[in-house]
Amino acid sequence: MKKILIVTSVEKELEAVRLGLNGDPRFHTALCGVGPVQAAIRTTMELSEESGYDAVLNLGVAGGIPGKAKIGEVVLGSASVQADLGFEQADGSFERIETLGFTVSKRDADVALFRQIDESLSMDHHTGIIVTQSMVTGTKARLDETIQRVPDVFAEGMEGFAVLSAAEAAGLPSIEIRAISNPVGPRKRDEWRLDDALAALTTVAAHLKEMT
Ligand SMILES: O=C(O)c1cccc(C(=O)CC[C@H]2O[C@@H](n3cnc4c(=O)[nH]cnc43)[C@H](O)[C@@H]2O)c1
Repeated sequence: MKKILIVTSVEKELEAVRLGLNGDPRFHTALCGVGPVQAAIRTTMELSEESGYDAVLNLGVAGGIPGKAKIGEVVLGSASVQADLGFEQADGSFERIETLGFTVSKRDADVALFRQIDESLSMDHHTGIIVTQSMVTGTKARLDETIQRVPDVFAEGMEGFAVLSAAEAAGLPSIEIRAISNPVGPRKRDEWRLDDALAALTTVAAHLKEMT
């Protein structure tokens, strides 16, 4: 791969990634903003303004599902799922958007890209589903809802599905990689460990340089 776009939601994530990449010219970095709408628009704009990309990566910090991914750990996304894209039935149950046939709420990571990065990441990491939500989970009830909707979920972010959708529209392989900054569940802002997650992101980026 000669030209890879890495997008992150905020500046501090971008700085952490750039530190690890150490100027490797194959990687181009850009901000996509916070939340799925910003991320879809800004990734699409980047891909239309600059040509020649071979792949798109969404890197960032994320909430870890308790018992699956702890603070400072890394999750390589096998798929990114917009967990709140669907409709609620009168009995309170949730149906994914696919039921109506309008669109999809799950994007699988590109198989070849997943394999290549999985091999390059010579550090402990999880592989599994990362959900995208428009709202950071703040209650145990919402965490339980997410696990019920997506039983194999490992982490929660706010941009992955949008970035993978923009890449799909451009015909490019893509994947999401997240470092855990906080547990998903009852909101306790003082339990967020952004520095641990940002350090893990730097390590991830350093390993990405081993991609061929
Ligand atoms: O304030 C700081 O120093 C700082 C440094 C790095 C990142 C941030 C963010 O606020 C990142 C926002 C970004 O994080 C993702 N995220 C993190 N935890 C969760 C979560 O539990 N549920 C959903 N998203 C989460 C998300 O992708 C945001 O875009 C601040």
